[in-house]
Amino acid sequence: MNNIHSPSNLLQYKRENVITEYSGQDYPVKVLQIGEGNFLRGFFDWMIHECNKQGNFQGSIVVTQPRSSGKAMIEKLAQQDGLYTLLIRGLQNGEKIEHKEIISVFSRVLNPYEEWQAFLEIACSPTLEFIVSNTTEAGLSYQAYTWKEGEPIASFPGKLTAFLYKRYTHFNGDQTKGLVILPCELLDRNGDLLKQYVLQHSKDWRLPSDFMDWVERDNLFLNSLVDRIVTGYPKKESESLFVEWGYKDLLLNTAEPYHFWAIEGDPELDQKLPLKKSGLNIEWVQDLTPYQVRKVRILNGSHTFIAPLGILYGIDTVGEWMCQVETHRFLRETVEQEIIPSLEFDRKEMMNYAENVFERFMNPFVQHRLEDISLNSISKFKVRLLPTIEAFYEKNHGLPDNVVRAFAALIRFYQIEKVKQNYVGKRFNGEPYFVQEHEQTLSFICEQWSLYKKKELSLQNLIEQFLGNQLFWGKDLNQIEGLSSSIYNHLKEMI
Ligand SMILES: NC(=O)c1ccc[n+]([C@@H]2O[C@H](COP(=O)([O-])OP(=O)(O)OC[C@H]3O[C@@H](n4cnc5c(N)ncnc54)[C@H](O)[C@@H]3O)[C@@H](O)[C@H]2O)c1
Ligand SMILES: O=P(O)(O)OC[C@@H](O)[C@@H](O)[C@H](O)[C@H](O)CO
Repeated sequence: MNNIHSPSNLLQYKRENVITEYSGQDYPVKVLQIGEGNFLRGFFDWMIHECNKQGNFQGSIVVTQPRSSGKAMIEKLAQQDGLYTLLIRGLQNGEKIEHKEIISVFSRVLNPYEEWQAFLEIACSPTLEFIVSNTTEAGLSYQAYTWKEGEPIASFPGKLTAFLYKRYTHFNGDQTKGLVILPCELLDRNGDLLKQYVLQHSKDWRLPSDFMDWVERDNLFLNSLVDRIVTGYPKKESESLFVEWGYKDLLLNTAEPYHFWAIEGDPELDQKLPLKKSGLNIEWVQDLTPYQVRKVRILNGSHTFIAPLGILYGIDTVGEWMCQVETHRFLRETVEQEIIPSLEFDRKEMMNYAENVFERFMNPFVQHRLEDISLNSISKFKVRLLPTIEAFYEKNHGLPDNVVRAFAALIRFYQIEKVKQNYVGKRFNGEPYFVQEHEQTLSFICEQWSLYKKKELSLQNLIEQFLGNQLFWGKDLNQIEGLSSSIYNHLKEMI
């Protein structure tokens, strides 16, 4: 090891320890990765590294960034020769796990905005089999665009269309040269969505109908659901970790031990992408829906349940919420008595899943900030918690009181004022917090609260306005019997 007081860089470290550290960077390119962010590096790339180590995949990855502003990260990766450290820490079955590994799967790091032709040339590689992406929900979207030959395309689906067209023309429409495409964005039926956007661009650009047939027939766009909490660079501890390890890594990434990937596809695909064979927690499934519903309603639903409430009560992270007896109990009660009973799945299975989620939330190494989770809370409430209210009502002709309390907290959370360019709310102790949402949503809510302050709107009317906003909910929630009055009772207490 190097002098403990002056850690060297990762490359130097790697050269000096070449015998002990495994490398999969020399394998032929099998994957194009669109997205250089924390999540893919803590999830997919780690999985491929595992598969390679076991001799099951024998492929490397070309990684590219999906937007021009992502350049800094890709440059850092290039400086480190595509290497980075992943630190996996947390609890698994009650036991503490801490494992560090240098991930070596990238054979090439490419900026498509500066090396557009080189990016397209990757499409001509005969060994290429997969495309994987994570560009956030914002990146997996359709933006009409006039494609000019030779110029890089900004959007992810646009880029992918150009890439596939290059492959199609290079191999003269060879039916065996289609690719398996695995978008990891957390959107319902992400594969179907991406295919739809690629076909839309193909139509816009008047690409040959034979190409569109090739896209549909010979390429597989798989729907999938990813699950792992990846928390990125640990700013507070990085320096002490570097001293301990004897090297610095600008791309150090952290993740929990838990990982799960449900992919809607033929289990035979595991021959090509041997994730399950390599012992990873993967399911090739016929129907993704139950996995999606379970995760969104229990895991993400719990996050959305505790975010506004926690922030209002002065709690900053998921871990802090879980450490306090009362808040912990309140979440458990909600999941066990309100969320799970509103699902049409086996209760025992759901309870096991929830137990596992609680253990993940209690991971002492993960600092998951409630303010980060609270981003776009209204659209998240609609998908993650409103279905619990509706299903619970259907079954019991009553309302799930804790989730209704969280709904009241959501309205209180949006009791905000515009200060310069920011929307600011106040916790119960008077401390400020920032709210991030679509501008249109924020200005509507701000206006309602300002009318209330001027006594031009009663609290009951404010709630009715909130529940009746079609843009938020796609329907009028005042129709749910008793909802507005139950929210009123909770909200009255909170303001
Ligand atoms: N971090 C996690 O624990 C976790 C777990 C599961 C799913 N996710 C999903 O991953 C996403 C966040 O990814 P991350 O944690 O790697 O964050 P990150 O900031 O490290 O990476 C985000 C990636 O998305 C790209 N991107 C951002 N906005 C874009 C846009 N408008 N168009 C194209 N590309 C864009 C960035 O360039 C980068 O490659 C979220 O959407 C989240 O739902 C994250
Ligand atoms: O990423 P978001 O903001 O959509 O949601 C916040 C968390 O609920 C989410 O990141 C989970 O931690 C993740 O989905 C776990 O797989």
